[in-house]
Amino acid sequence: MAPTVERKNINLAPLKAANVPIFFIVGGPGSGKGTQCDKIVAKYGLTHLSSGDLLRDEVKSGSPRGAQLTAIMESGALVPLEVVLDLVKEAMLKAIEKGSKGFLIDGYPREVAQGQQFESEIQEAKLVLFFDVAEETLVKRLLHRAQTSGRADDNIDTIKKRLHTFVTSTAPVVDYYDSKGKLVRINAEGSVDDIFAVVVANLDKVTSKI
Ligand SMILES: Nc1nc2c(ncn2[C@@H]2O[C@H](COP(=O)(O)OP(=O)(O)OP(=O)(O)O)[C@@H](O)[C@H]2O)c(=O)[nH]1
Ligand SMILES: O=c1ccn([C@@H]2O[C@H](COP(=O)(O)OP(=O)(O)O)[C@@H](O)[C@H]2O)c(=O)[nH]1
Ligand SMILES: [Mg+2]
Repeated sequence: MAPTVERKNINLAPLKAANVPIFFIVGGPGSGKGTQCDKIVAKYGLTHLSSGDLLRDEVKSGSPRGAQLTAIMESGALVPLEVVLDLVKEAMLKAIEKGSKGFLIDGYPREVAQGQQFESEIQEAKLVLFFDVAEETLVKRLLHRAQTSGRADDNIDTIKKRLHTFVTSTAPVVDYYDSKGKLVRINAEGSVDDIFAVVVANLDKVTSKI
């Protein structure tokens, strides 16, 4: 049975009142989400929140919850969605206090229920950018990244499990937002700059203000 998750009581009023645009960034492990988000931040000044980074920060903090998270992340499975949602909410509130103009939520949602819960508790996403990359390319990129990343999950066994989780849990997210007319599917096999040009063309279409 799944462990009971203690929810935090978080006051979302300032976040809802700000009503800034929110973009979800999805794609397989190593699809270049983090790389493209850095470029989007440089051009548009949005706040970049990587759900994986928030979880890794929680692990580093040495909290008891962090220890449980390590085990899940090293197995390539998904952390209970409420845990991630609370971490994302807290990070969003902090950024709003500092005057954030909008958010890139990277590596999120990982499962359809996670997206639905985010949108019902916080706000709807404006668009979902999906970086589409073949599995073979993902494995190559991650093994290359493993040489320098220091990430405990950048090893071939965990990479295979992360890919499996992506296909079974996250691929339905892509279909879900496609059916809502919010999905932007981007072939992300090319060069970083070519992919960014497609990202910019799509972001410019939805917002002239950011
Ligand atoms: N050839 C090529 N490599 C890329 C591209 N984008 C990212 N990479 C490389 O692929 C690896 C993974 O990129 P990340 O940006 O960390 O990917 P991610 O989607 O954030 O991965 P996770 O954090 O595992 O979800 C890195 O070593 C990047 O340098 C690209 O467009 N082309
Ligand atoms: O919303 C999320 C985001 C991440 N993770 C966990 O954190 C790990 C690393 O996530 P990240 O986005 O950094 O990397 P990816 O899996 O895309 O390579 C995943 O394998 C999951 O175990 C999760 O459970 N829920
Ligand atoms: Mg990343």
